[in-house]
Amino acid sequence: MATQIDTLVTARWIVPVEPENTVLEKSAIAINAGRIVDILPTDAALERYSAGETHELGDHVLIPGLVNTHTHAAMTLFRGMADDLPLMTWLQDHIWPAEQQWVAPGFVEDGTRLAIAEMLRGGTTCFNDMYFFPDHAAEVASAIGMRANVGLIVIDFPTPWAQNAGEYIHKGLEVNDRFRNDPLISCSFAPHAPYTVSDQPMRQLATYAEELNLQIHMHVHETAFEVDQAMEQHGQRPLGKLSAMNLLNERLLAVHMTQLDEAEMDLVAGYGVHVVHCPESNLKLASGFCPVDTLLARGVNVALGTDGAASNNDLDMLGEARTAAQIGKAIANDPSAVPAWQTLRMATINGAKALGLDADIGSLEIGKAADIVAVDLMQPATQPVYDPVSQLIYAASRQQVSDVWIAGKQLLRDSELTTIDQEQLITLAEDWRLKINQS
Ligand SMILES: CSC[C@H]1O[C@@H](n2cnc3c(O)ncnc32)[C@H](O)[C@@H]1O
Ligand SMILES: [Zn+2]
Repeated sequence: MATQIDTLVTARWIVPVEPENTVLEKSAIAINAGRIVDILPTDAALERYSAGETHELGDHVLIPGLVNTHTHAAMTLFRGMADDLPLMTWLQDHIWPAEQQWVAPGFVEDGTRLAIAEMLRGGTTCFNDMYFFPDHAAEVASAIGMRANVGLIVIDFPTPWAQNAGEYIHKGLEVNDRFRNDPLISCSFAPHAPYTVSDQPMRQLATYAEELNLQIHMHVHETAFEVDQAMEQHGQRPLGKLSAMNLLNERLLAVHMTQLDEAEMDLVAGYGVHVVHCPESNLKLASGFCPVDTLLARGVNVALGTDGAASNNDLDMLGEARTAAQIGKAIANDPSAVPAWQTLRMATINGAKALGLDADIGSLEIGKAADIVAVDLMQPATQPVYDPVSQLIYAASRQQVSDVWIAGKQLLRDSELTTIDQEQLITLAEDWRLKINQS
């Protein structure tokens, strides 16, 4: 007798990411109670299971949901507002003043909803966020059915979210408590950067992170200016300072990391620091180049992030992956560097590992959450298919993402969002543009 399950998804190819370098042909994923219960040839699946819903995705490839490991989701509402500037001018003269004026619960809710709509349409099923009002971002994500890790932010200056380090930390701890039992939401500490967070709160976060088993998500060595300024002010590079405060360990997600000498790469590898590579933001702000190939060769876990939509200017993880692969080769002066398979790992399982979520997400394996993305390869841009991973990384665009499931729930069905009213969302975004433009 057939076993009853919730959903069966069949496809021409499945790239489970784990085990490595595996492509399953004409196979199916059986889903029950939000989890993957089987992965097997389609013929066998149709005999063995009786599914509430069956999705036959002919010429599609199924991959694990993409993990965007560094975002500022609500900054979608600032997309295109201040382009073609270096980081510190962009932040100090444009973004921080705009945030002081506009950031509030409603702004974060609408901006995060817009970001989630964009991310889901592009195959992202989990994002690691660092922004104000993380409780509102978490609420929106949870209501939509999106998986998120929200940053419990800390920054030295007062903002609409908190006035001082004590208040940032206190409010962050409250957010962590409040979402403790939400299966889609996790939290990390998110001190903005070594140049904006003083030593005392930084040390406090290191202690709390150990106590509460939380990751620490921070911009580190984003630009040469950051490193030069730290040398001038403290006679030490930021990574040295973080090391002295015992912050270099497997809890740290160091974002950007474009300025690394040999000793620092050894340090990062030795302590198991996770590096989050944001190639498009680094390119657009001319921040520098992260030596991904060298880091990978030393065994560093390198994940991928888009950064915010005001510096990228999109939240497109397939695009980011292509850029990462291409720029990785250029920096290494080696076309075999950062190959397609490795890049897909950076966009999936490596992000999950960095967030400590790899028992649940990042690959298509029995027992893991059913966070699944279908990409339609039956398009001129991705034909013929010698290797579906090559097509995904070097040729496919996010418009080819057709279906997305998170914890077994379908959030994108045949390119339509199921839990977001897209038309209403676009009207809202335009309302924000008008308001912000008029000020
Ligand atoms: C404390 S909330 C996050 C804070 O970070 C700002 N931000 C956005 N992108 C970057 C970046 O690439 N480097 C440094 N800071 C960035 C964002 O505007 C918020 O103020
Ligand atoms: Zn950032």
